[in-house]
Order: sequence, then structure tokens, then C-alpha cells
Amino acid sequence: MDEQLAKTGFFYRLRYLVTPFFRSERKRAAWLLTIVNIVLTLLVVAANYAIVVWNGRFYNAMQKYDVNQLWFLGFIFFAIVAVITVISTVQQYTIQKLQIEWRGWFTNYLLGRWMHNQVHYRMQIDATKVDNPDQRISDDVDFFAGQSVNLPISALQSVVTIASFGFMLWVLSEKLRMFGVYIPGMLVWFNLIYAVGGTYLLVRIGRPLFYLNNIQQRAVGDFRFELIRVRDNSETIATAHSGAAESTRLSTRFAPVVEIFYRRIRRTVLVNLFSFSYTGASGILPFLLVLPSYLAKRVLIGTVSQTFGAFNQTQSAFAFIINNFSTLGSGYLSITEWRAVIDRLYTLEVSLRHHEQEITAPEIVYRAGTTSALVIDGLTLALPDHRVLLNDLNLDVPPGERLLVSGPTGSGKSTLIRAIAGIWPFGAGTVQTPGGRVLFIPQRPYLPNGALIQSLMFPYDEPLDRALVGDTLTSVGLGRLTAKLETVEPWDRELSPGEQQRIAFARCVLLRPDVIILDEATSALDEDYEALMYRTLTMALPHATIISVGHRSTIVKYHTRRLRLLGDGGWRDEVIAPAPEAVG
Ligand SMILES: Nc1ncnc2c1ncn2[C@@H]1O[C@H](COP(=O)(O)OP(=O)(O)OP(=O)(O)O)[C@@H](O)[C@H]1O
Repeated sequence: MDEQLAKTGFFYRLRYLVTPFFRSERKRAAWLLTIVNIVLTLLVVAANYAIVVWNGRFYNAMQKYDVNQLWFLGFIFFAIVAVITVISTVQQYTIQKLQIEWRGWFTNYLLGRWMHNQVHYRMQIDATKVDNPDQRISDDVDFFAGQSVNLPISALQSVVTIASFGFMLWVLSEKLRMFGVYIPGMLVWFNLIYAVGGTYLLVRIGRPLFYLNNIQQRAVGDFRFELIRVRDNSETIATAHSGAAESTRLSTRFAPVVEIFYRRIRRTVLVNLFSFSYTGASGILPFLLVLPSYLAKRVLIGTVSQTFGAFNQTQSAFAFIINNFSTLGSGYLSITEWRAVIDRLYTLEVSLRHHEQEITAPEIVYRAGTTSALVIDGLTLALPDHRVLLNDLNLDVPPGERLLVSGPTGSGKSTLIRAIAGIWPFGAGTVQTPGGRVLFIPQRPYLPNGALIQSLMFPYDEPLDRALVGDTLTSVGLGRLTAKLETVEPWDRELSPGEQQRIAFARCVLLRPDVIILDEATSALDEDYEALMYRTLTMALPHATIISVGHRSTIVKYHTRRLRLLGDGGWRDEVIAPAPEAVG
């Protein structure tokens, strides 16, 4: 992945990010809006051209006291202004329309790929982590779509302005003399040298802003991530009375944001010093160039005014980049931010592609079984850094078996569960994952935001019989919640960890899976409740396959077989004679 990142340049990355939208199912809208925007941009330049020509004619007519011509030009002026108003308004609308079309499509495109085949999970556990993918998908896509429309349109407008007004300046230069000498295209050359020289200097002064922007956005993302962690763990922090320590830690995390911002400000001061003096000087220069010819009565005042207008137009076009340097948060910074955003989105793209390819050529081969049996053949589990956790596991778990996976902490039990769920990518061998309905219950079950009944249905969205739901809640000791099934609360904060674990068992009973995978699913319960949960489960679902992970010796009796992970990559498969009262 790193090699792929290293060998690509800016334009390659830009093309890589832009192309999919113009080939997508929204390509008609994309192309149509782009063409309309190009045409409108050309019309805007044409209208500006007309205004400058009008200006020259108007001042000449004033100097000659030509009343008829002045009336005529007055009428023309209103016509041009009316046309400019309509074109500019429509252009603003179509630019924004293209931006939101692009943003909408791109967001859904990335979201779909991120969520598909657990790619989001693979990206998280991978050694080559992409930081803050959420920020990339929300903020970066917004900025990318906005600037990828704005900047090329502004660039096009600048180029066409330079070409058309450059031609005008060339024609105007024919009447000018500098110290009595005729220089063909004098105004054009002067303009060119002034603009290119200025742009070059400004690009050099502003270059570090690109890097500073990039690291600033990363620092902001990291800080926000820490804040979210505090919010999620607010109770633990409160009970530990560690608010002050957390606050210091958060401030330390925030410090780089301020430090980088200062570096940005210092650099922007330099950029602004140059930019403002440059723009200021360009206000008087065209007059100085035309003045000798005007005083020698070679040209009329209208020519002076027209030269000034044309000079200004080409200057601002040439200075497209320069003007963009001048203010904090816009202009040049938007170009550098755009580049930074392109880099970040490209890295995200490469990572997505890397994981999508990994799925098509996996290290561990997953096959979906047609029965609820689990068949593991020569499975080696490794970590992202290739450290081996478990070696050459062969295991056949027939339907209805109750398997306990045990072993010292860190021996790879949870990782094996991930492999059984078909989401662990590193290692070798084959896993035939159980077919039918499989329900996974982790130590901290996920309770989605919403009504309690939704937590009982998760991850399926099927109607449940309310009487049965009431009975089931009662059977796990949560009968009092029957009245609150439709209540919307942050249930993961409202209920204690033990209650949440019991909700997960109730969910299991209600959804009637063929295979139940329990990863430390009773860790927050006392022995009585633990016994109640296993008994409820085995009585309600006597034919279900159960695969449990747990440390406590008390759960051994609810199982018929034990897989011991030895911690050194080795394993042992043992039969357990279940206690009679444990069998459902
Ligand atoms: N995404 C990952 N990246 C790097 N190392 C990982 C990753 N996931 C797990 N590990 C490491 O793999 C080892 C096994 O982890 P696992 O959670 O499977 O152990 P476990 O047997 O379930 O432990 P416990 O009993 O403490 O829950 C640990 O050393 C852990 O740090």
C-alpha cells in the first residue's frame, strides 16, 4: 500500500478521485452540469469583455461631448448589466448544484464500500491504519466536491480572461510609446512579467502552508477522537474522579492544534505582506504605462480607461493564485487544503481498494456452510505483524454441540471467535462458517439508539410477539422492562452492564438462532444469573449450537466439549461430560 502511495503524483490522485463520478450512474447529471458551467463561465468572461470595451467608448464619447453616443451607450450599459445579472445568478446555481450532486454521490460511494464485507473493521485492525476515516467521509468529501468544482471553474475563467484581454491589450499597445519607443505588445509583456514574477514569489513563500494544513487537520481529527472517547467513557472517568487528569490529557492533545495554527499564522503574515503590496501596486501601474502617450495626445482618455480595465482583468486572472493567498481560511489556503484533502481521500481510496482486494484473495479462506456445523481445517491465526497466535487448528463442531473455548488471557480466544464469524483476515487455512441464523453476543452487547424493542430485535428487523417478549424478559429477570418496550432511551447508558448482557440473552431466545456465539457474555453476571441465562437458553433452543468463550470454571458444565488454547500456538480438543442439571 505504501509503495502505491509513494509512486503517485497530485494529478494522478486527482484523476483517480474525479473519474468515478463521471462514470457513475449519475454521469448524465455530472456531464450536463459541467458543460453548462463551462458555457456560463465563457459567457461571464464575454460580458466582462463587453463592459471594458463599453468603458473605453463611454469615456471617449465624454471627451468628445458626443451626446447621441452617450445616450446610446447608456442604453447598452443597462442591457449588459441585465445579461450579467442573469448569467451570474444561473452560474452560481449550477455550480452549487454540481457540488451537491457530487458530494451526495461520493459520500454514498465511499460509505457503501467502507461498510461492505466488514472493510471498516479490516481497516481498523490493519497495521497500516488510515486515521479518522469518518472525518474523511464527512468533511473531506464535502470540501473536495466544493473545491473540485470551484477551482477548475475559476482557473478556466482566468485562462479565457488572459487570452481575450491579452488580445485587447496587444491591440491597445499599438498606439503607445514608451520614451518615444514602440514596443509591440508592450502592455502584454509588462503584465506577464509582473504577474508571473509575483506568482512565482508567492508560491515559494506560501508553500509550507500545504504541509501545515495537512498536519493541522490530522491534529484536529485526533483531538475530536479523544473527546468522543471521553464522552463514551464518561461514567468511568466520573467514578474514578479523574476529570482533572483527563482534562490535562485532552489539553495536551489540543496543544498541537494551537501550535500548528501559530505556524500557519506566521507564514500567512508573510504571504499577506507580499500579496497586499503586490495588489496595491497594480492599481497605479497601467496609468504610468499609458500616461506618456496620453500627454503626447496619441490616445484619448477612453483608451486610458480601457487599458486600465483590461490590465485589471488580466492581472486578477493572472493573479488567480496570488489573490488566493491573501486571506486566512480561503484563497490559497483553499488550494492547499484541497491538495491535502485529495491526499487524504486518495489514501482512504487506496486503503479501501487494498482491503477489497484482500477479500478477493484472502489469507484465510472462508466458506459459508449450508448447515449449522462449523468446520475448521488447518487454521492458523496470525496478527497484523505476522505473530502467530494459533497453529494448525482442525475442528469439527456438529449442529447442537456446546463448545467452550478457554485458555489464558491473550491466547487468541476472541480472535478465534472473529475467525468463526468470518471477519479475521490474517493467517491461513479454511473455515466453513456455520450456516443458518448465527447470533454473536460479545461482552458488551450493542444496543442501538432507539426503542428498547429494537435492541431486542437487533440485528434483525422482524416483528416480535409482544406477549412472548414479555415472557422472555421475565425469564431473564427483566420483567419490569416490558412496559418500556416502545420507550426511546440511550439504553446502553440506562441499563447496567449485567442488564445489558441479559437483554442480549433475551434477544437470543426471541430471535431463535441456529448458532450462538458467546464471547465472555456473562462476565458481568453473578453465578446465579449466569446459570439462569444458560438454562434459559438451552431450554428455549435445545438444538442450537453454542460456542462460548469464558474464563470462569462455572460455565464449563453447560458445555459438552472444550477447546483449550495453550497460549503458545498449541491447542487441545477435550470432551466434557455435562452435569445433568445443565442439559436443556
Ligand atoms: N487488531 C489487532 N492488532 C494487533 N494485535 C491484536 C489485534 N487484536 C488482537 N491482538 C492481540 O492478539 C492477542 C490475542 O488477543 P485476543 O483478544 O484474541 O485474546 P483473548 O484470548 O481473547 O484474551 P482475553 O482472555 O484477555 O480476552 C493479544 O495479544 C492482542 O493484543
